[in-house]
Amino acid sequence: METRIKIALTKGRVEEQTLPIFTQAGIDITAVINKKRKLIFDLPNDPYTIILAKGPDVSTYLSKGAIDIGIVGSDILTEQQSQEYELLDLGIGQCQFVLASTKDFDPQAVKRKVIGTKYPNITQAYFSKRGEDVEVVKLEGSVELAPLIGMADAIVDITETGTTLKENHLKVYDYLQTVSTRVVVNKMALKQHRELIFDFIDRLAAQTKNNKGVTLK
Ligand SMILES: Nc1ncnc2c1ncn2[C@@H]1O[C@H](COP(=O)(O)OP(=O)(O)OP(=O)(O)O)[C@@H](O)[C@H]1O
Ligand SMILES: O=P(O)(O)OC[C@H]1O[C@H](OP(=O)(O)OP(=O)(O)O)[C@H](O)[C@@H]1O
Repeated sequence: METRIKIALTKGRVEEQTLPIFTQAGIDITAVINKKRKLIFDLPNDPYTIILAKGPDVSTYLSKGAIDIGIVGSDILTEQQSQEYELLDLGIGQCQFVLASTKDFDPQAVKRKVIGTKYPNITQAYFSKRGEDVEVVKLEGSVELAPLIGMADAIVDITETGTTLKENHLKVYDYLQTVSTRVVVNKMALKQHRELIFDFIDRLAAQTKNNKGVTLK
């Protein structure tokens, strides 16, 4: 039976920006582009199976060894404290983590701040580093609502163009870290399918701006 590597691709923004890179790399992903509700695709001309999943699940599948390669944002890898090998930064899905709130927010005035976020671990780590004890409230989306409806003093979220913050009259109070899309490999899979995996990484790396993969020791 033909050996295939299982590549989980994060649905949504990451998928939209990654598929053109696949095409440029000569990988036929017509079936993925024309998908309806299908989630798994055995590509016709390459030994790759593409699996479409939500970002946090891509990271979970990777850590459980259910897939060989994950294409996922560094926001999720950091949040989930992923231990897998990051082989390539695709240079897409670029955004930044910020601390934001309403314009009248005074960081010194609130004793124990309530912070709304989709990223509780990153938020806790940020405030711990500053020696500040905060209450972190986990939200699932539209995080910008939290300070507007009086549910949180501030938020930790990602921003790209700044449009969402601006349209909701929120201001950036600090920059935490930058985010981009990474290609991550399960350690066991790398032992089993080293050649196939490095060939795949090289094909993508040749199309990315910085044009280099990460060399393993
Ligand atoms: N505004 C943004 N600009 C650039 N990249 C972003 C932005 N928001 C998220 N990302 C990156 O894209 C990944 C997936 O984001 P996307 O918005 O497609 O999914 P999501 O946040 O889970 O939304 P949904 O729940 O609507 O699917 C994030 O993990 C992050 O790495
Ligand atoms: O700076 P901008 O370009 O406006 O992008 C920032 C927005 O994008 C993300 O939300 P997303 O669209 O993923 O929706 P969500 O709120 O449901 O997570 C993020 O959480 C911000 O809300």
